[in-house]
Amino acid sequence: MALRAALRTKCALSGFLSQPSSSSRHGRVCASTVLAAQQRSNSTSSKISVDFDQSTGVAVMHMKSPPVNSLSLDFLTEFCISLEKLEMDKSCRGLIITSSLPKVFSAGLDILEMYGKSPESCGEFWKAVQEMWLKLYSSNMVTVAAINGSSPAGGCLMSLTCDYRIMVDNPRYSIGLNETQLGIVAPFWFKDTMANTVGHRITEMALALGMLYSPAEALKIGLVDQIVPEEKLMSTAEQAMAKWLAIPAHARQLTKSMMRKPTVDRMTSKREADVQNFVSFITKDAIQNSLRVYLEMLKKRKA
Ligand SMILES: CC/C=C\C/C=C\C/C=C\C=C\CC(=O)SCCNC(=O)CCNC(=O)[C@H](O)C(C)(C)COP(=O)(O)OP(=O)(O)OC[C@H]1O[C@@H](n2cnc3c(N)ncnc32)[C@H](O)[C@@H]1OP(=O)(O)O
Repeated sequence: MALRAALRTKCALSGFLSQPSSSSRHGRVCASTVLAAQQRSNSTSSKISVDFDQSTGVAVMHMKSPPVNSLSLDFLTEFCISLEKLEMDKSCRGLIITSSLPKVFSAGLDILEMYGKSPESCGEFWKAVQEMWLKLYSSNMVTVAAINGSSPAGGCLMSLTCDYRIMVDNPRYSIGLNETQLGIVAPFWFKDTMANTVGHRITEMALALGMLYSPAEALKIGLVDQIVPEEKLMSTAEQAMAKWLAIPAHARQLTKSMMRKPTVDRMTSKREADVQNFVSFITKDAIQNSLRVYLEMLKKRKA
């Protein structure tokens, strides 16, 4: 409810996909300049910026929340607002999600939202995580993840909700659902999303061991669809997008729905119980202790 209220308030306050500026008011301008301005629009919030090209119907969402694009409540709220607005804009047919930060796509859920927080805060946070997943996994747009850095846990989940994943081929980057390494358990809908992509057995091993894969390994198991050099990432994403957009929209959308609906329905039917499970699990002393140790490990590794 809080997320929905925040979405309503923010939507009312902010003009999204800001109208192209009317340069013609200032005198004579080149027609192509006007056209270009009319065809592109930009929206920026503190953690997300969106470039929308009306000539292609494709938006690029840049995650820009230093240091690691962790999915905090604020980040998720902004993310969902941006997504909802794009979804409502009939001229937007495709979305590419990428990071503006070097080396990191997204570090996954913000651990500080789960550590030392009240049950109420944890519950609100979890609803926002559910909302992000639901919106992305059932989006009518073609969604492409352009993964230009590490993408553990919730970052991997975000990528998995997209229709197509392209990752920069840098062995320093990794991707996977590594929750067990933090002493926590990936919820059933994280597991379902991964199993729908790479199959049951690979998911079982990956989740149990908290596996993080290099781009080459991720390609091998089908966790990502393509790996490319950094400089080719966006052009490859645009090419993939064009291929998906060339399919008649209704046929593509119905097929996506047919493939994903059972997973979406399972989650939505258990949504409330899932929040309760998360809150009671994450607030346990033993789990809080595991998160503390993991946070300390992250800090030590840095030192
Ligand atoms: C029975 C079941 C019932 C219900 C279900 C219950 C539970 C399920 C619960 C939760 C599911 C959670 C999924 C998640 O997403 S958990 C998050 C997992 N994420 C990670 O493990 C990533 C950790 N981070 C890293 O590995 C690295 O930071 C990196 C590879 C992403 C980037 O490396 P860098 O070297 O570039 O950066 P660092 O120096 O490591 O980090 C900079 C800075 O950022 C802090 N930080 C990193 N990640 C996070 C994060 N996820 N949340 C919050 N903060 C993070 C890090 O500590 C550094 O902070 P300081 O600058 O030292 O302050």
